[in-house]
Amino acid sequence: MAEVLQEKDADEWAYRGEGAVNLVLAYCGSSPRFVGKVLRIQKVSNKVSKYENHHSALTKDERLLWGKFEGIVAARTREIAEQMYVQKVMCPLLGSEHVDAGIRILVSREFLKAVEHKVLLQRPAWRVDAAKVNPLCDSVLVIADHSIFPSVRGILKEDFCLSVEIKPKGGFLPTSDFIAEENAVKKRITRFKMHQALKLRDGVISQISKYDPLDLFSGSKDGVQNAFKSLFLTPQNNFRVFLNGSLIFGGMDGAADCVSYTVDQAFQDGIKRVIVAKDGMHSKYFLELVTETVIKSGLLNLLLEVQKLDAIDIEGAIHAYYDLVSLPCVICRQKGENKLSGRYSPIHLMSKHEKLKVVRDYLISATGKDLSMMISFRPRKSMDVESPHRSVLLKSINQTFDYKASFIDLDMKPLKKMEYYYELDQKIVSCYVQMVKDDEEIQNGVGIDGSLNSYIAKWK
Ligand SMILES: O=P(O)(O)O[C@@H]1[C@@H](OP(=O)(O)O)[C@H](OP(=O)(O)O)[C@H](O)[C@H](OP(=O)(O)O)[C@H]1OP(=O)(O)O
Ligand SMILES: Nc1ncnc2c1ncn2[C@@H]1O[C@H](COP(=O)(O)OP(=O)(O)OP(=O)(O)O)[C@@H](O)[C@H]1O
Ligand SMILES: [Zn+2]
Repeated sequence: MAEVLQEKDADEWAYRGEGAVNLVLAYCGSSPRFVGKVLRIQKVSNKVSKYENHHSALTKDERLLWGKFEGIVAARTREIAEQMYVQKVMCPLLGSEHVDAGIRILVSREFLKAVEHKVLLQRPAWRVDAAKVNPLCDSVLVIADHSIFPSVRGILKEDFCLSVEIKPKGGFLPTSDFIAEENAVKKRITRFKMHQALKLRDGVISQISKYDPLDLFSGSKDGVQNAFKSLFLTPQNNFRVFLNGSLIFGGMDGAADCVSYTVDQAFQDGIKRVIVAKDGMHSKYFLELVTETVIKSGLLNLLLEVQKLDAIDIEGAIHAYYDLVSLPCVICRQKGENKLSGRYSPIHLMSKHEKLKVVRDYLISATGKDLSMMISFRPRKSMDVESPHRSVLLKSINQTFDYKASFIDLDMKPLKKMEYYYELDQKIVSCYVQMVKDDEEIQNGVGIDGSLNSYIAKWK
């Protein structure tokens, strides 16, 4: 009989973090079943959104879309379908050694209420306003805590583990012929960078990120190192560092606008627990360690392949979507294109099987563009002791570290979100294009906000 977490069990779970859809709690008790694990609990929006159907079952069209993967469609609830999606779709693509699909455990309503109450004050106010624990969930996910190294002894005082969490976002420029001429800028400027302009305009962020996903995915040491330098300067929700699961760098609130950093004492103290450097240049070695490990782990190569499943861009995939859900193609209508002979006819004339593949691949890629990676390090105590973990030698200080590299947040994106993806894509590009225009006017003596101006000047 499966164990059901009860009200009293809430004491053993502590707030770790959250995103838009899930609340994550870390285990702080002593039950061997949960030591080294986190709980991922689904939230439900306080506002009703037409794109948010996380808690309803798969739609008829989604069942068609994911039908070829055993188990997803047969799942009783969307939660189980999502877990199967991680197991059957994402694991084979990203490597089962890098993914823990987790196991589901039953929870009582009282447990959910008690944990929600317990973590309320630690949650960012805007996240509390946006969503609450879904009181109707009867099960939650138990997943490996990727910010620590599991040990049968629990975490001992002398064990230190540093981990970095990176949300890389999309790491390639699209080349699709279906991208409209007026949107050609998409082929030169990453969506991440253009999206920054929209976020700045809408007040979601107050400063443009210096991070460029193309650096991180470049595969070159200089590129990757540059990416991390930029992430240190403007981490936003793309970069965090933990020591034994406690945040020591970056924003815990998951807010996009996490910018004001002087690398403080907690971070300096934290890296000194793990990196031994007589010259005191621990930050420099930490940067080297993270750079080398990211390259050595090969995680970004795997991820890039997944992201590239988006081969024809949303400007192409949206046409396949409308046919699959048996709706008139809004885009062809808006553009005055004939579905069967116009610019998008190669997509409308595809077989159903091909259209399913286009949309499925687009959504898998969307998961790949939104997931995060966690890479954890601990000093290797003795090379004689066999370790199940991979290791990295930092030559500059002659120190060896065990590391493990994992992907988190591999959620299935709802099919209905295709329409939103198209709308957001167009909004991002048109905002960016407008800002370039405004910038040109500034050059001619008509002014807009200076920070936007310098941003545009930088990326044009
Ligand atoms: O569209 P994007 O690129 O803004 O990505 C969304 C993320 O925003 P950000 O990374 O801050 O730009 C957004 O992250 P935040 O809530 O801003 O931390 C979510 O990850 C969202 O996915 P979902 O709705 O939770 O499934 C993400 O939506 P998807 O596009 O991945 O569906
Ligand atoms: N397995 C894990 N090990 C350690 N920390 C984790 C784990 N899973 C999640 N976290 C922490 O909890 C935070 C929120 O988790 P997650 O990204 O899964 O939430 P989400 O709501 O699905 O996010 P999003 O807004 O991107 O959809 C992460 O940013 C990370 O710091
Ligand atoms: Zn069309």
